[in-house]
Amino acid sequence: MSTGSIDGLRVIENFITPEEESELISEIDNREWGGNGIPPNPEMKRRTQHYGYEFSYRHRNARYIGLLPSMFSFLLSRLVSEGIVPSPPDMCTVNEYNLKQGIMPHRDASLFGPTILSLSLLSPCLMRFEKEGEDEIKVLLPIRNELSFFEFLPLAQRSLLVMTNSSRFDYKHSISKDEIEYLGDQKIVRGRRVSLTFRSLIKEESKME
Ligand SMILES: O=C(O)CCC(=O)C(=O)O
Ligand SMILES: [Fe+2]
Repeated sequence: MSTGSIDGLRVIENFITPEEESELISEIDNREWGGNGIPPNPEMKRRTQHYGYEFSYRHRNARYIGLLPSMFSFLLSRLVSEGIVPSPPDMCTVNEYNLKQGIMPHRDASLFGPTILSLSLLSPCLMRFEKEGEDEIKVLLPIRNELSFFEFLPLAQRSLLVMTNSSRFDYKHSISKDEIEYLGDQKIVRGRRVSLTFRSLIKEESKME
């Protein structure tokens, strides 16, 4: 497990086995992808799948679409049995990043609960964290030992990112479009990456049944 200096942020490596990863990918690739011209987020360049609740990035709201499918059951049990969350998340967003695709700096919407989880499949990447409204404050990068506005966290293939507390509420996170990135001596080469972001909805009024 690796933790940076940001409160509430950690990565659990090898959260799933290579066999479980292959099984998840084949199940996901057998299902319909949205995004890239297809509702509920036709404006998005990357492809997505929504389970539990369908989230509109433009309208910042969620619509119930059913229970999470059984392909995620073993993950939900593991998240609870390992004490990562007290109860199973009720939604999952699958994001696909092909080469030259990333995600802009953002904080996850406040209608999602206090813990955001993201499982990285097929490829590693670097996630960048920046504190909102504190552009002037530089942080000391633990690995590079240099001052930067940003902190970077490597997300290994098959690792689980856990964002709570300050990392979830005070920081924006993003992923670059770069095919090759460096963190100190570590070279991170990106291939097709699929991530499973598990969250729970908290605000009843945001649920449009
Ligand atoms: O791809 C990831 O790991 C992160 C996705 C993300 O930040 C989001 O969907 O809000
Ligand atoms: Fe996010």
